[in-house]
Amino acid sequence: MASATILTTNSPREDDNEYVFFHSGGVPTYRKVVHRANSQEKANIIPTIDISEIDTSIEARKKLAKEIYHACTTSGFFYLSGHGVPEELLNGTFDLMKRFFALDHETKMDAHVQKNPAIRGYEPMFETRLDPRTQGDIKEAFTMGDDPLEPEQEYTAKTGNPPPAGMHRPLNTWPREAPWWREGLYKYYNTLMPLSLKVIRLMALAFDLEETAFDHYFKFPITGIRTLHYPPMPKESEPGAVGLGAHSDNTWLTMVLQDQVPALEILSKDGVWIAAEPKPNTFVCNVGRFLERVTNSKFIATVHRVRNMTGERRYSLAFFQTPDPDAVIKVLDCCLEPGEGPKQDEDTVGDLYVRRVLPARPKHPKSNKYQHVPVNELKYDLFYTDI
Ligand SMILES: O=C(O)CCC(=O)C(=O)O
Ligand SMILES: [Fe+2]
Repeated sequence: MASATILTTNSPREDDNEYVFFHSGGVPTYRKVVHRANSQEKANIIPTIDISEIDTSIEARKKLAKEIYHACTTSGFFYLSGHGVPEELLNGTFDLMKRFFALDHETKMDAHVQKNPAIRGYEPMFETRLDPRTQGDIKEAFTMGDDPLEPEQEYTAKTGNPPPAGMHRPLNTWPREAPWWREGLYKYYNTLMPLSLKVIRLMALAFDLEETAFDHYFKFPITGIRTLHYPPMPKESEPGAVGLGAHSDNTWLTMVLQDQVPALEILSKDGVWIAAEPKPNTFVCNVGRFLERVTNSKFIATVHRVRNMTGERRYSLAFFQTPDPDAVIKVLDCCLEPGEGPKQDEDTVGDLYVRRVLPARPKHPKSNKYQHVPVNELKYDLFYTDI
């Protein structure tokens, strides 16, 4: 089968479904897709890594690290099982999401993302539009994340410092009529946070580094939870309609909890869309572009999208783990082959992060405010200032 051609062009191909459009870094990219996968390509592309032995010995962790290395250098995706998160918490979190998204529109809109200077909160249907050829993403979502001012996150205990000067109000926004939502999401967030850091230690081991080698990136990292509700896509949807348009993640590591409704697809290196089928009691994990960057693209931030063609509602929850905003992203020495140079320049995580978030949210007043600032001059601390 012919390999996929990567075209870095800004010219939209309006009607051409032979191309997938996605954001990767700051550049909108079109890539040719192939419609028929042979069975070999579909088989085992997303391995399952069972980490139930992770706490037993360094040898056990080194073995897991090899599996991580293989997954991250091939498909960029893996299922994580044996993770120890109680099934009751996973099921309870699905119940919580169903209850939240069933609330009336006004209650949810109390926390509308457009009121929040840090671009957190509730996103109604069509708020985002990852693929400019569509009418928007057919999903609703709620996002919360790292927040030095929310007591649940124990900023001072974790860092030994007071919250950053210049922060005067929390970054997160919560609907006033639903206090159970904040309580429930924090239970999940505070469970996934240490688990994600354990997986990241395996990633350090995967490069034969000390297992703590990446810890310095994650003192009080940029993290986020995005709860997602994808209604069935209407039959009359225009061709190319999506629940979430094709993208690679603006993270180091993403861990997705998905229900039993299949809809997530990943783009193989040969340009074939492959289903990431639901597997109970697992997280679908993937490499984000910050990890891709420090590994000089040895680990792959694979493009993926969501299309719910099932006729049922789908709920999922993405946990995003990204380094500290002031961490400097520089290619690891161990990832440079003799004579090879870094594919991208050194830069600060927070600034790179905001340069992707703002352009992806053209409806947000903050994007509007900064629309005349060249994207490479955007700075992370604009999240701390008023709209
Ligand atoms: O809903 C999913 O399964 C994936 C969500 C996702 O890719 C994202 O939020 O970045
Ligand atoms: Fe994603």
